[in-house]
Amino acid sequence: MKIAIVLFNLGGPDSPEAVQPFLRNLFSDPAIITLPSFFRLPLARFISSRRAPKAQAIYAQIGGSSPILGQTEAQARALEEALGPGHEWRGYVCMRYWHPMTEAVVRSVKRFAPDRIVLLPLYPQFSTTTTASSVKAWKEEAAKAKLTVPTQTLCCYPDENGFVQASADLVKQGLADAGDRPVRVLFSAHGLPEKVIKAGDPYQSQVERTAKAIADRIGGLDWSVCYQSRVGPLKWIGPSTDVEIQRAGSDGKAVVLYPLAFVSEHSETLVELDIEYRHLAEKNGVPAYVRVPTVGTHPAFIAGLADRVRALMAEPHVPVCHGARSMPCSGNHLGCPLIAGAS
Ligand SMILES: C=CC1=C(C)c2cc3[nH]c(cc4nc(cc5[nH]c(cc1n2)c(C)c5CCC(=O)O)C(CCC(=O)O)=C4C)c(C)c3C=C
Ligand SMILES: [Fe+2]
Ligand SMILES: [Fe+2]
Repeated sequence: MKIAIVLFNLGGPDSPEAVQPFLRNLFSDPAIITLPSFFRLPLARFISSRRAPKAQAIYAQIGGSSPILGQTEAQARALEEALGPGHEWRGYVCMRYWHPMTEAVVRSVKRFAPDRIVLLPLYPQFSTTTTASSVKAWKEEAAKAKLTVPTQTLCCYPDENGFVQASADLVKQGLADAGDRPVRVLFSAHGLPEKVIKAGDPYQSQVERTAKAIADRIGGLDWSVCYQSRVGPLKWIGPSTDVEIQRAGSDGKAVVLYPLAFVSEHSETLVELDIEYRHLAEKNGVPAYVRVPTVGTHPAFIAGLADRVRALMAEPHVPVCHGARSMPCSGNHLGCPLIAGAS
């Protein structure tokens, strides 16, 4: 069988000139700004032009562009390799706000003429702002292009064994790098406006599940969960990563920080965590600050994704929920209420 695996991620600008249109695409998404298009689209134009200089300065610190596409391509190739013989697997990277974007990827997948399609979010924890937004865009473009191939979707995998193992390996290396001193592990996730969680988004509870699974796998840790990357005037979920770094400083603890909701490197790891928060840690007397890398193509992570893809292919009609415990899931991810909520 020919099987297309579509790997969803957010995308990032590939040049300084791309920053503003990338931001405009992001703020035009009704999953990000929940207003009717009459208000949302002019607002997106306004916010993106106001934020562009600040965002360009962020990207300038990593050479003017985001490395997220190259990293996601490497994950697609590693996954094809891990899936091995038996079927003709082909991985397609599909970004939400910068190229390659949904319409073009739907066309490429159609040319491949697969027998089945698997939609695979590179977001371990489900959110309406990320996974559901990508799935909705896919369904719309696939319908327009009359791509009617049977399609299955993985909603989420917050405590998938390979993901947890890869994360635990990397955090253990971080602990070794911090040396022989009292340490607190900060599990830092991208934040969300509080109102998104209040509306039923399971992201925060899934982030907490990931953190607990990693902490349990390692054992004996002093750890806490915190949230980074806040933008805009709304109240976001907390505690914020900067406050937790300052608290570690006043407790005399070294910090080992693991970004548990990102699976690749980009501006929010390479600039926010590696430059801005390292500086904050130094200023607040944190004895050592170690930023743990994201899972990337760690073999255990890729093997875990391959297991999930194979499970979907082998048991297409058997209910298997891949993680949505805070919202009941029918398990057949075509009928998963988390995904259904996206259409
Ligand atoms: C778990 C992952 C992510 C969630 C949840 C998320 C929600 C979310 N993001 C914004 C605003 C911005 N995000 C930006 C970049 C960005 N965000 C994620 C991941 C999640 N976002 C990634 C992987 C990236 C890509 C970074 C890169 O490639 O460099 C940006 C642009 C950067 C900047 O200007 O700071 C914005 C803006 C909101 C508003 C939101 C939920 C409502
Ligand atoms: Fe974001
Ligand atoms: Fe599900």
